[in-house]
Amino acid sequence: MSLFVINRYLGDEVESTEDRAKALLEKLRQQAKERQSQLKHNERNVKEVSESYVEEEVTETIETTDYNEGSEKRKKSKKRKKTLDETPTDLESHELDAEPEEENELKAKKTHKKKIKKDKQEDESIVLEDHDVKKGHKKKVKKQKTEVCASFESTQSEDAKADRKKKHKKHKHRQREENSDKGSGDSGEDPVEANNNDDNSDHEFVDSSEDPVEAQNNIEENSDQELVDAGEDPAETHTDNDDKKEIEDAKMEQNGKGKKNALSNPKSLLLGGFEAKPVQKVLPFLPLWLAKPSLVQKDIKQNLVSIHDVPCIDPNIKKRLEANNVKSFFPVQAEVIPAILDSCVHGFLVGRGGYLPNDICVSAPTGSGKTLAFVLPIIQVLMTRVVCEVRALVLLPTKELAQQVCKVFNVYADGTGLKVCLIAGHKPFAKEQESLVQKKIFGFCSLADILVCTPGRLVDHIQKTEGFTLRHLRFLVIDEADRMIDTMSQDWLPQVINAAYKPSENGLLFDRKLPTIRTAANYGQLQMPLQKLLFSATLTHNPEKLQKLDLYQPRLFTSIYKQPRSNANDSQSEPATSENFSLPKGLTHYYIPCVLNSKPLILLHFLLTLRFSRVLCFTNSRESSHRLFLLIKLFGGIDVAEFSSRLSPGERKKTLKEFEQGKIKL
Ligand SMILES: Nc1ncnc2c1ncn2[C@@H]1O[C@H](COP(=O)(O)OP(=O)(O)OP(=O)(O)O)[C@@H](O)[C@H]1O
Repeated sequence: MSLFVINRYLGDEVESTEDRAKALLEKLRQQAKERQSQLKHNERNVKEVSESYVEEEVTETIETTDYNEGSEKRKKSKKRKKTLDETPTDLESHELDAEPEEENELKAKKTHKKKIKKDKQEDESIVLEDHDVKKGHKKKVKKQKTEVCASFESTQSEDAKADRKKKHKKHKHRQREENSDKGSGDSGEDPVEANNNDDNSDHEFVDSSEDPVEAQNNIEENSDQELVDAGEDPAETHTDNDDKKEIEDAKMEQNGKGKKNALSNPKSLLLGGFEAKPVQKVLPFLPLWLAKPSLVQKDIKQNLVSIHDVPCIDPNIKKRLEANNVKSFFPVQAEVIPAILDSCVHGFLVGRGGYLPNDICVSAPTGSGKTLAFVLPIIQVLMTRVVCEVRALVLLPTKELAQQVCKVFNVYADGTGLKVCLIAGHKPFAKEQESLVQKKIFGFCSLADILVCTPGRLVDHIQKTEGFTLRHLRFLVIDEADRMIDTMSQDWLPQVINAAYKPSENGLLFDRKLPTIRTAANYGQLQMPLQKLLFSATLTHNPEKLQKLDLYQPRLFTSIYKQPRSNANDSQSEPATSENFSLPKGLTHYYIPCVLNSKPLILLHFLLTLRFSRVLCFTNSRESSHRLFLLIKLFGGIDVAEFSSRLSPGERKKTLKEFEQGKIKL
């Protein structure tokens, strides 16, 4: 059955192809016919042009017949003359016959004489006319011969020009007919004048040039221009356009000369002629707090400050520091910890002297000890609190960083009674809710003093966790601030700020209001301030980005600045450090430019030859990290593990542990 269907189908297909072939053949035949007819048409045109010679001869014969007609006229006039000569004899005989009517006869004689005079004048004019007509015709014949010669040459080269010649001929014929009409004197004009008109028409045609060949060229040019306008001959448009350009250039030159003349002429006023002035370079303008920061020493090892030398550190904190083998502060810690504590002199409920504390920004390289710089003052300030409320919120971009910071908080909060809570999606949402708030008879109470979280998870809790509040928030820490600013499009900051300044349902006395301009009216209203603390390895100096953070009178601590070069040796010792970035001491930076394809091989080469014990290799995406992991695992012969969001939190934890233990080298 299926075979039958296929056969039928094939048969139809064959028929259809035959039909198509026939149709194609017919088409081709039609096209060939059309081409033949076109060729015939062209040949006819050529014939017509060649026949034009014959036509010219015919016109000449016609013109000679005209001349013959003129001679006939002359004969007629002669006859008339003869009759006139004969008439006086008749009159004389009439006088003899009728003498009494003498007066009437005299009048008749006079009128006859007048008629004779008129006829004579007419005869003379006819003779002159014949002479002029002869001259005019000779000129015409000459012109036509030259024109036709030119047209014949051009028709051999181009068919398009033949059409133009046709038009030209028609025009000529029309003129000739008009002239012949005029020459015949049907309109009753003076024949001499008519002849003059004929000459004028020739002049018009020749366009005031005496040479008829030139006139022909002029006509051709004009007709070419018409064709160009109609878009018939694109090849010729090019030359015409070039001519136009030349004309325009010439005009421009003329205008330029005109302008120069105008400028040279002190009397002439040139409007809009402004003198070119050098544009002043616009220098970037930074706000004062960015332009003049508090400088922090870069060198960690040489600028250590003993923990006992830093004022206002709580003895309990010092003990904990010593217990963790920290005997001195790094430069950043020595500068920033006192600054944060200073803003909390009167406790965390009110700012110093009732004023709002400055927000603090810290820009120091990786490993400079930034974490302790905010952990220690926060714990010291909050350790005296009575009621457990969320008073410190630390935001980090990733779960791992949040876990790391939470770990440090737990170390130094131990024994103070402060509760530290991690909200980073490491636990199910419900479990996180349980660790945040507890429902009691009088309402919800907080289970955390310090919250370490990622922004996404925090926003979820602000929106969904009942009883979770940030109304008592005193410190908002934004670690890895640069990366956090990049995630500002998620609008986590406005949600945190709204939650912090949300009025209580009971209308409490200590409800906070967003900071505004200080006035006498609002001066007395004491309220707990919300202080922002920003930490970053490379804090942006882009005011537009920093504007998003809505900082209040910020203070910047930075170890990233341009050091004055005392001598040539100093300049040689730190060539790799750029003006915007600084590396911590002991860290060496290598830069290897290479082809993209050879990157994994070069990495493997360094791993094998330099024999590093533990290596962290960062890639720009989880896909490329997976690719690199597979490549090194297969060909490298190194203990390697993948660490990215492709893996579950449990797997990642296990990998980190193995890395710490030295089981994984890369
Ligand atoms: N005063 C100190 N004395 C000894 N070790 C310290 C001191 N402060 C910090 N450290 C140790 O230095 C290491 C780096 O510190 P930390 O993680 O705070 O640096 P960081 O500037 O926060 O780095 P990153 O920018 O990567 O977060 C940590 O292992 C920390 O325990």
